[in-house]
Amino acid sequence: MSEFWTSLASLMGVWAFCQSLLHTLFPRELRFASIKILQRILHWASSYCYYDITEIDGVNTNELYNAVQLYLSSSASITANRLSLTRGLNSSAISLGISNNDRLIDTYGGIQVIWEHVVKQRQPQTISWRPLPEEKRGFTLRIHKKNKKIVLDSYLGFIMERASEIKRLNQDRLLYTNSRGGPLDPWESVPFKHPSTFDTLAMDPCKKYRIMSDLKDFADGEAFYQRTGRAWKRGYLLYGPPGTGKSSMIAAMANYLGYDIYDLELTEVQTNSELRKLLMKTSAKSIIVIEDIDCSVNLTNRKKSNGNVVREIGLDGPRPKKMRGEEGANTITLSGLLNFTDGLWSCCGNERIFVFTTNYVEKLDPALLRSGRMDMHIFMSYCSFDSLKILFKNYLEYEEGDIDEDLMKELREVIDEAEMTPADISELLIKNKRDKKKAVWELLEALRFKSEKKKEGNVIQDTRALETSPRQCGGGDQLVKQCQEISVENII
Ligand SMILES: Nc1ncnc2c1ncn2[C@@H]1O[C@H](COP(=O)(O)OP(=O)(O)OP(=O)(O)O)[C@@H](O)[C@H]1O
Ligand SMILES: [Mg+2]
Repeated sequence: MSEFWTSLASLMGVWAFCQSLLHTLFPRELRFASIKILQRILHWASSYCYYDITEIDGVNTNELYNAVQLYLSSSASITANRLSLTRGLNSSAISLGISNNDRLIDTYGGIQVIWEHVVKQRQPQTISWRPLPEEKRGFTLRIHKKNKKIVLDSYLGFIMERASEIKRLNQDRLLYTNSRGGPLDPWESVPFKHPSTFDTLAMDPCKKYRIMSDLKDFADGEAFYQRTGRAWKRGYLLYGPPGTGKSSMIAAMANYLGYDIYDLELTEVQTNSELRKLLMKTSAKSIIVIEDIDCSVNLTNRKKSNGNVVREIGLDGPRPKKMRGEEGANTITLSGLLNFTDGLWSCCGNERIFVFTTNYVEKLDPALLRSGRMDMHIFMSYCSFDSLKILFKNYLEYEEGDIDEDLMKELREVIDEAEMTPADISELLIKNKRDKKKAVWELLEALRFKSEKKKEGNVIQDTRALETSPRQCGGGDQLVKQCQEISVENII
């Protein structure tokens, strides 16, 4: 044992001697220089190259650093064991990130890259006009030299795109209105927190499926719109009696796509140019809504003059007629509205959806409804049996099979004839939500009563309801198949 200690002591002595010799022969500067040269030789010989993305680029914040951080937050959740959690300003979502001096492997187009989050203590500052954070943060990207081109050409661009998408999705949705905005900023916004989703929306499952796939195709359709030379926008007309879920559908669309909503109050707009300015101030990935379009503007005042159709939209009764395309003071014309949805200005921003709602579709000018302006006409009908099942699930937490079969049969028999809106049925179910059985029985009574009244002719027929018989669909894959088989038409 003593031999061991003796040899260890002599080894340490040799080490101390070598160190002092090194210090005497190579001064500090020379040592650093030789380490650097050694590093360069190693880098040159290595098959990898490294990119440093520092948080602060000179005096400015490096946007790429923030983008990488956001981008990695989406893949970090799957691969890393240790994560840092943050919650951004104006966001209710918690995002994940790689911890300090940790590594993460990412794959892009079949190539593997390694990200390292490098955090060092910053040297104490002497005098600086801008205080810098105490820590010096940055990402180091390690890639194979042969993949340099693909990384520089597309990977970094892909990261920037994904990061802005994540940022948008993490932020709360906004609901804009023009009724309170000033001349400088015509839109005023509030956070949009409507809970309506396609799951809670009571409507024919086939219709719902078709609308959802149409929206998805639209949102993923950048290449298609580019290839076909069409402006990246889509129009939906929602029509049907009050309380059938038109506004709820708009909220569900916004929640589904993660878009902001611009609720355009047409009665607040004085001229076509004001309308155009409002359009220019809307952002991409948004839904521009004009609710009750038949009430906001009067589209019925038309007359033929010298063979030209003269259309005029008055806000408070008939105004002097103007030729189509002509613009007058304090009035919006139909052509102004058409230009808004379909003209050159309509494509001043990308990925926008126009939604018009009305209770009286027959009052609208055909020019407003033609394809290309309103690509899809969606009839929001009275509550059907399929819709009722969704309402039972929403309000009573009843699944299929929870209700007695005979009772369901009776409900199915009366529901179409009773013509009750989902809004009316929801109210009835909410009223009795503590006593679920009572809720169903009371609903059946109400439906029977309404259908009897209708048979007796005591209820005035609602001429607005352009009813299509509710389609009975199955669920899951069967539903998808059935819906795909329905011929493609734009009126559903
Ligand atoms: N299809 C539906 N699915 C689920 N809930 C609905 C549906 N239709 C109506 N409701 C309920 O009724 C309420 C009113 O519905 P909503 O405002 O969407 O109707 P609307 O068609 O826009 O009516 P209006 O024509 O009067 O504007 C909603 O808050 C919602 O709770
Ligand atoms: Mg509404």
